[in-house]
Amino acid sequence: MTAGLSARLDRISTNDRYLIVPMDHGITMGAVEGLVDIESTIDGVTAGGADAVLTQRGVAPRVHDNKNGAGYIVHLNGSTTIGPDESDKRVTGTAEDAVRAGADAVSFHINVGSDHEPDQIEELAELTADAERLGLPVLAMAYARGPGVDESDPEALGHAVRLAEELGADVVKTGYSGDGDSFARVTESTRLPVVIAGGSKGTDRETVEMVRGAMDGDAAGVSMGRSIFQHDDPEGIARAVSAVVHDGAGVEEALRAGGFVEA
Ligand SMILES: CC(=O)[C@@H](O)[C@H](O)C[C@H](N)C(=O)O
Ligand SMILES: O=CC(=O)COP(=O)(O)O
Repeated sequence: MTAGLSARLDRISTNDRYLIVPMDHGITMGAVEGLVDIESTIDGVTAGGADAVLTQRGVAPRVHDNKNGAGYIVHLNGSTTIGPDESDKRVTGTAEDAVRAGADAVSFHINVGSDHEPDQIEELAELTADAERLGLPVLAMAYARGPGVDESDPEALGHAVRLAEELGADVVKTGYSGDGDSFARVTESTRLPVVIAGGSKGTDRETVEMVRGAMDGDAAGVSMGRSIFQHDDPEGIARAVSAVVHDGAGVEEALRAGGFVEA
């Protein structure tokens, strides 16, 4: 690993544990709750312990002054929920664009099992080659997603994370299989650090239990968006998730750390 790659991975993690809060959903869903005043949300989640936030590059000017020293990841493809096919993520920038926007790393979404998988394989491979030349880490968001694909099947998720490693990514995010034992089958499929997506917002307990289960299945952390940025108290829920990811807390301890149950 080059010194640059290693230094930049350190900027988006703490002791090889990752609490990333993606806020690229403005392309997908519009300015949903938590993204209208994205400046305050970024301030809250990073004050609560997020290692890095993630957006599309156009939002970069709204990120840097509000991230309390956390890392910054620029996401490089996108699609919308109102367009003809949400799986058809199109490239939104290059590794060089991301560096110009102040990125410490880049990310790219690939739907393994969708009709667009072949194009997305080529695009991710091209990005990892470009990023390698710049010493820039690549987070592959490798979902098992497509017609007839079970998005929480450990075999499909294991295939997706392995594909990310084969294509040269440095960190891989995927869906959660539902419990720690089955998620261990996903993490054993690759040597990359594996982080989970959160999906649509759950209760505080559901969020923390999901993170605890993933960590028990040897995840390296989370790339958790809506459950954190759509929360009434983004700083508190980030603090609760951080307690699990960074401090190894159990569910009750984490809920207390977030201020969600009596201390
Ligand atoms: C809306 C979804 O189903 C998510 O999985 C998104 O694809 C996540 C991603 N950050 C996005 O908004 O594109
Ligand atoms: O970029 C999107 C993610 O990494 C996951 O977002 P979610 O809202 O937690 O599914």
